[in-house]
Amino acid sequence: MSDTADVRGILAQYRASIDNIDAALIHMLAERFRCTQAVGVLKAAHGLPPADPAREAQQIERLRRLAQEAQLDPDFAEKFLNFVIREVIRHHEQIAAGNGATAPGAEGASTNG
Ligand SMILES: O=C(O)C(=O)C[C@]1(C(=O)O)C=C[C@@H](O)C=C1
Repeated sequence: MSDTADVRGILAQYRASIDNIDAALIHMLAERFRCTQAVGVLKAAHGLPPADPAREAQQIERLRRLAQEAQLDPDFAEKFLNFVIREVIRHHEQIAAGNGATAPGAEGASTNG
């Protein structure tokens, strides 16, 4: 087999793993947003604020530590968590305003937490 064919085979194997990991990430994010959807409904029903900065500070500290242990850039981990949480808070605000999706997928192409 030529060098080029070897390289293409190795690349295809890596890409198969990348595709599996990306699929797992999507499924995990979907489960997370399903859970935060319920949290948003609970918070709105009891007049709790959408954001909880103290909780976020704990999550960031924990995820930065986990990232370090896993040899992942802690700044990236923090940015990623903040990105997800900002979206969750946006959904919480929509729920509190009475415009929240009540069923997974009810927001169409958007996430549903
Ligand atoms: O734990 C909560 O209170 C949530 O609403 C969930 C969550 C999160 O996505 O992890 C989102 C918003 C809060 O500011 C903190 C955490």
